[in-house]
Amino acid sequence: MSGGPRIIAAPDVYKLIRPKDLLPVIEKALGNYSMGRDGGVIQPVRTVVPIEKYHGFLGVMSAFSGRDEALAVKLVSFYPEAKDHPTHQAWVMIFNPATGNLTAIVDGESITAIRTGIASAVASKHLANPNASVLAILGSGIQARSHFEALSLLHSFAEVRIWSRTLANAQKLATEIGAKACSTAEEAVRDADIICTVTFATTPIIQADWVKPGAHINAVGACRADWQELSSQLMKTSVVYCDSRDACNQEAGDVIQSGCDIYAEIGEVINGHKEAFWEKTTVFKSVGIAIEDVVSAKMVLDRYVNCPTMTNG
Ligand SMILES: NC(=O)C1=CN([C@@H]2O[C@H](COP(=O)(O)OP(=O)(O)OC[C@H]3O[C@@H](n4cnc5c(N)ncnc54)[C@H](O)[C@@H]3O)[C@@H](O)[C@H]2O)C=CC1
Ligand SMILES: O=C(O)C1=NCCCC1
Repeated sequence: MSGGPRIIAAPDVYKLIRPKDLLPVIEKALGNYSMGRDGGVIQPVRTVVPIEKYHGFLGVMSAFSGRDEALAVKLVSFYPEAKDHPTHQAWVMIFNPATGNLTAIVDGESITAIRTGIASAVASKHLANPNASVLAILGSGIQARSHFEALSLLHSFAEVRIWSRTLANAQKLATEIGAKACSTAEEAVRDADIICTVTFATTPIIQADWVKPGAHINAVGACRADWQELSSQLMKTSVVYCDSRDACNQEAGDVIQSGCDIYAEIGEVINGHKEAFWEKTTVFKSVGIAIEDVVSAKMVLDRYVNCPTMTNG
C-alpha cells in the first residue's frame, strides 16, 4: 500500500452521495443480501458490546459484496443518553478485497444517516400505497431529517407530521421542513399513510388501533432485544418485513418481544420471491445492516477518486 488510507470526512460524504443515486444501489444490495450464496454477500450479524457503565454500545458491522467487489467494516458507537455529542459516531474502513489493504476511512455518521433513510425509502417504494399523501415521523433527530429527505424522493406529501418527546424539538424540525408539529404520537399517526419511528424509545410509542389499515410503517429504532417502538399487537396484526431475518431475530425487540412472524426480508420482495402486500398494514423492521454501509462507502470512495478537486489531481 502506498500513501496510507484516504480519510474522507462528513462534508465530503454529503457532497459525494446524492440520496437519489444511492436508492437503486441500496435496493440492489438488499436484493443481493437476500439471495444467499448466489447474491455474493457475506455478512455476519454485527457484534454489539454493551458499555453498561456509560449506558452505551459499540457495534462492529462487516460485510463483503462479491458483486460490488467491496469489503468494509463500520465501527459505530451509540450512546442514547448523549447530550453534548452525537448519539451515534461511526467510521467505515474500506479494504481492497484482493489484497486486504486498507484503502479508505470514511465518516460513518453521515453514511449511517443517509443510508438508513434510503433503506426505509426502498421498503416504502415496495410496501406503501403509491398514492400515500400523509407522512408521520416520530422522533426529531438525525434519522427524522434523513427519513423526511429520503421519503420525499418518492412522494410529494400533502401533509407531514412530526411528534417528539419534547414538543419544542418537534416544532423546530417541523418549521425547518415545512411540517406540522403534533403534541401526541397518536395525533401524528392517525390516518397517516406512511409512519417512520426513529426514536430511542424502549417501550411502545404506537398502539395498533391508532394506525390506519393499509398504512406502512418503517420501524427504525429499538435495535436491542428488549426495546420496542411498536406495540406487540401492532406487530402481530401487520405483515412484517425486515432488512435481515438473522439480525432481527437476534436484535429487534419489536419482533422478539411480540413473538410476531417475519413474512419476508425486503430483499426477497425486491427479488420477486415474496409478495409486497402494500394494500395491507405493513411494517418494515430495520435494524441496519453492514451491506448498506459497504455499498454506500464504496460509492463515496469511487466518486472521491474520480473527483479532481478532492484528490488535487
Ligand atoms: N435501523 C437502522 O439502520 C438505524 C437505526 N438507528 C436508530 O434510529 C433511532 C434514531 O436515531 P438518530 O435519529 O440518529 O438519533 P438522535 O439521537 O438524533 O435522535 C433520537 C430521537 O429519539 C428521541 N427519543 C429518545 N428517547 C426517547 C424515548 N424514550 N421515547 C421517545 N423518543 C425518544 C429523541 O428525543 C430524538 O428525537 C435510534 O434508535 C437509533 O439507534 C440509527 C441508525 C441506523
Ligand atoms: O445500522 C446501524 O448503523 C445502527 N443501527 C442501530 C443502532 C446503531 C447504528
